[in-house]
Amino acid sequence: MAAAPVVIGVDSSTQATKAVAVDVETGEVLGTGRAPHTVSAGEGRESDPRQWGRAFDDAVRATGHADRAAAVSIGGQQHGLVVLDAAGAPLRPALLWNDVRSAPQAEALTARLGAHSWAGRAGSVPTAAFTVAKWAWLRDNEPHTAAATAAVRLPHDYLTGRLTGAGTTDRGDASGTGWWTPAGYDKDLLGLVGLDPALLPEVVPAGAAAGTVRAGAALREGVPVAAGTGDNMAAALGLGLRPGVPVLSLGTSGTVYAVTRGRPADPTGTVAGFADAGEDWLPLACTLNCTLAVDRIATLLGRERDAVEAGGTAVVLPFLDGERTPNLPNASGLFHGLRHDTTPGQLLQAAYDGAVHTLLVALEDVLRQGGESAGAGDELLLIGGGAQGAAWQDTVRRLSGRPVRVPQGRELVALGAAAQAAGLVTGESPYDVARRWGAADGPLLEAVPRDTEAVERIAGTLSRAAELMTYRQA
Ligand SMILES: Nc1ncnc2c1ncn2[C@@H]1O[C@H](COP(=O)(O)OP(=O)(O)O)[C@@H](O)[C@H]1O
Ligand SMILES: O=C(CO)[C@@H](O)[C@H](O)COP(=O)(O)O
Repeated sequence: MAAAPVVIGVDSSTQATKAVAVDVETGEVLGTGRAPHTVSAGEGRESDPRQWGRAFDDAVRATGHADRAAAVSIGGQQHGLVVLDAAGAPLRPALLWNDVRSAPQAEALTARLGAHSWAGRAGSVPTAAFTVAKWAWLRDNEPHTAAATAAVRLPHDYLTGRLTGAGTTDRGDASGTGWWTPAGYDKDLLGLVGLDPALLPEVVPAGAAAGTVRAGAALREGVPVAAGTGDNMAAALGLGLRPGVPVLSLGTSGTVYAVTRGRPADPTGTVAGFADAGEDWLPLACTLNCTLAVDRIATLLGRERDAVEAGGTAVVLPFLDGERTPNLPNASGLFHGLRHDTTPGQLLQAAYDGAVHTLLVALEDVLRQGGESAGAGDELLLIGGGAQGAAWQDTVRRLSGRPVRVPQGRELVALGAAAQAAGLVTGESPYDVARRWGAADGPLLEAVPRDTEAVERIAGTLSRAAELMTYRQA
């Protein structure tokens, strides 16, 4: 009997590349691979796309199935600006989604067109994360590099192009640029930042192939390459997410989102109106400070990450990298409400609370934006590396008051990409493939009463700290 086809899905995220080799029939993960990335520290956040390429090759080979994969697809961290020369080589390191140096450009762009116009046209009001603000930053700060740019790509576009030799993207990741609309690239928005549309990749329709693997890659020549997408869109796909079901993802970024049939357009800028990797939408709110920030505070306190203690009056706003939700790019971390009897474990718990609180507040807006209704008691899917941590799980339950399901599927971004690849092999829709694989199934943690006292304490500190949170400490 012939062996079932195997596909490879890849997650090129901020900290690492993760690859999975998956049995197309059963969804069983047959092999995994991982290779780290380097992210610059200091004022900006940059990574070398060539390192992503090497990490891709290493992670894919480490699955042990590179030589028999029937198709491949790549999900990648959203928004990052990759600029290439005419030969396809990066002109400089990529400016990443969490690089807040582009905050003044985002502010100026918003002021020029107005938040309502941005939300109506691009689906989102640009923050520092959006590619449009990064391109504007590059033009302002490195005009020679901007002038020498022959192609503008997102991280997953760059890696897909490295495999196929073609310039392609998909609607999901393109919707995080700030210059994409359902009708195509918006020439007026591109005009605002002086970007020639000829430098942009072709948007491959959902379910279609971006091309085939060319000679010399880590996979066999001629293997079909799916469109790929942004990492959040890929995770939604990996879950086979149904409209209106809320997801909270705890990784380098914290995100909350839902698939919706209606197109979101939030003029407050809290919710980004992304497209999903199918034909629907993915309203999403994203924080810059999630697992890395809380792990850092645990280290500062000299505690294991799960060594939390309940009680006390402390509030921690863990905005170590500035913050995006709420939009406070100049913010820094804040400890408030300490007393003589405050313990290190309570401070660590307060850091978890601070990170989760902003995501849960934004969740209400996410659901409202897409016109879907999930009742306050409806379950929340908890994913990302942090979802495996007891302290994260307990915090989300206590501050949301919702039942929380922890899907059994690991590496859901890579799995979603694998579902796209499998769709090319079987002809199914990638969402149908993922539902068949059942990655969203998993234990349901019952609801506990919502800790409204903690919620009010954090909200009170956040609103009263407004001045400190807009002040940039040198
Ligand atoms: N068992 C665990 N408990 C708590 N946190 C965890 C655990 N395992 C991983 N993490 C956290 O998950 C993060 C990585 O999550 P992941 O979703 O893989 O990141 P990314 O967003 O970069 O893809 C790490 O920063 C780490 O803090
Ligand atoms: O900017 C966003 C979403 O808008 C982030 O979610 C990035 O897509 C990075 O993701 P991770 O590295 O945390 O997976």
